[in-house]
Amino acid sequence: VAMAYLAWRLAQRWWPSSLQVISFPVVQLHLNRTAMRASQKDFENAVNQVKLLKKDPGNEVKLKLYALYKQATEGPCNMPKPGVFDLINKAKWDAWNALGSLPKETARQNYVDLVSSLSSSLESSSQVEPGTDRKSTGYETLMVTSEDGITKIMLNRPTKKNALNVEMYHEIMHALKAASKDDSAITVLTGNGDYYSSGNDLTNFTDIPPGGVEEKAKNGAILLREFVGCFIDFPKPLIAVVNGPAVGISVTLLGLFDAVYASDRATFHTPFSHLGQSPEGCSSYTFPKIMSPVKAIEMLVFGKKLTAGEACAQGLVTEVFPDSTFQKEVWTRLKAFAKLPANAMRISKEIIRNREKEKLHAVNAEECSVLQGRWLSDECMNAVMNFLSRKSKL
Ligand SMILES: CCCC/C=C/CC(=O)SCCNC(=O)CCNC(=O)[C@H](O)C(C)(C)COP(=O)(O)OP(=O)(O)OC[C@H]1O[C@@H](n2cnc3c(N)ncnc32)[C@H](O)[C@@H]1OP(=O)(O)O
Repeated sequence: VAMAYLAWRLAQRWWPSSLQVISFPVVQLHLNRTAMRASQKDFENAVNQVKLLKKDPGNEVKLKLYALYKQATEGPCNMPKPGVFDLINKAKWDAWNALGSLPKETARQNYVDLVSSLSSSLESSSQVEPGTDRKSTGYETLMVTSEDGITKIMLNRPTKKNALNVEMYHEIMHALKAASKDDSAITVLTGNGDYYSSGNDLTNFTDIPPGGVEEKAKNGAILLREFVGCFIDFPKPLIAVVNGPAVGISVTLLGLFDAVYASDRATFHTPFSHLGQSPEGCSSYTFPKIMSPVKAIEMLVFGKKLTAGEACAQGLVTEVFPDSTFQKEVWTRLKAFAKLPANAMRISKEIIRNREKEKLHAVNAEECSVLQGRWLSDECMNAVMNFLSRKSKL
């Protein structure tokens, strides 16, 4: 009974705002529409359009989209049926399987129709948000702007406290690679809303692939290694503007930044033991070096949450500002930095950081391998279940 309850709660968390979207208009599927045939191009446009939807269309519609997409691209469902407790994949499988032998072309047309009705009934985010420039388009989870010699990468899931979902990991890597090549002098990472970031999105654990939890853990470790590697290799000055509380991986990565400016509202929390997990982001190496082994253990093993002042005293934060003047003071300073000769800054960073790079990559690989094992542990699974079933928070 307990397992079924947890699985049910897990399912409730799938596309977590499900409970808020029940009142969305029910979208009509024109399954028999034959008058117009959607081209492959129309279909691709519709797939892109879905990514631009600003509001969550609800689980029912997302299941239909999923099923039609699979039918249109792969044909009838011939995957093995997921296990009874794998509710998320089972719901997806059921939706796809229900389409039976619907021809690919009809599925494609129905997908295009569905997206078109969604786009008119739900607000689309294709409009650029005020205060962002052209370069911010194309990201779902970030706002990326580039002006005054500064590329700003803003984590943009404020209603989820900027938790890093899989898409955000990929988008940050993409944004960092683009920033390393653009003509900006420095790059800044910050958060939208009251949090800098609440760390790894714990719902990442719920989408189990056909290969099961082992495959999930393996994929997670590969993603994490590549993600952290982008920070190790980033060639320009990389600055964190920590606008509010930071948790988990958003804290550990700070050891790889070149400057960390924090609001006095920010806190720094790495509750890995509470979550049955272990340190990542090279923090098992950088934190003891930055703050001494015993202070690092307080944070990384015992989960001590530091205030911004304490993090500054430990050397993790460069400087703390009152929240009321934080943005103004920090951005004035960053604009001045960005006027310094860009090549000189890059070369100086290189000479300071390069001799550590090989070591950092080795540490990263080891941390990911250890974490892969941790994700399969009962300790970790129970902690994630407890959060997802709303039994616990940090
Ligand atoms: C593949 C690479 C893996 C790398 C591994 C990294 C390890 C880590 O990063 S460990 C850290 C993981 N993070 C957490 O454990 C934080 C969990 N969140 C919380 O404890 C609380 O949400 C909070 C203390 C951060 C904030 O509490 P508050 O009461 O202010 O707000 P909430 O109502 O809880 O949050 C609003 C909304 O956001 C969702 N949310 C927040 N953080 C996460 C998260 N990390 N993962 C998933 N969802 C998160 C929260 O559930 C709420 O959603 P709903 O409005 O839909 O209920």
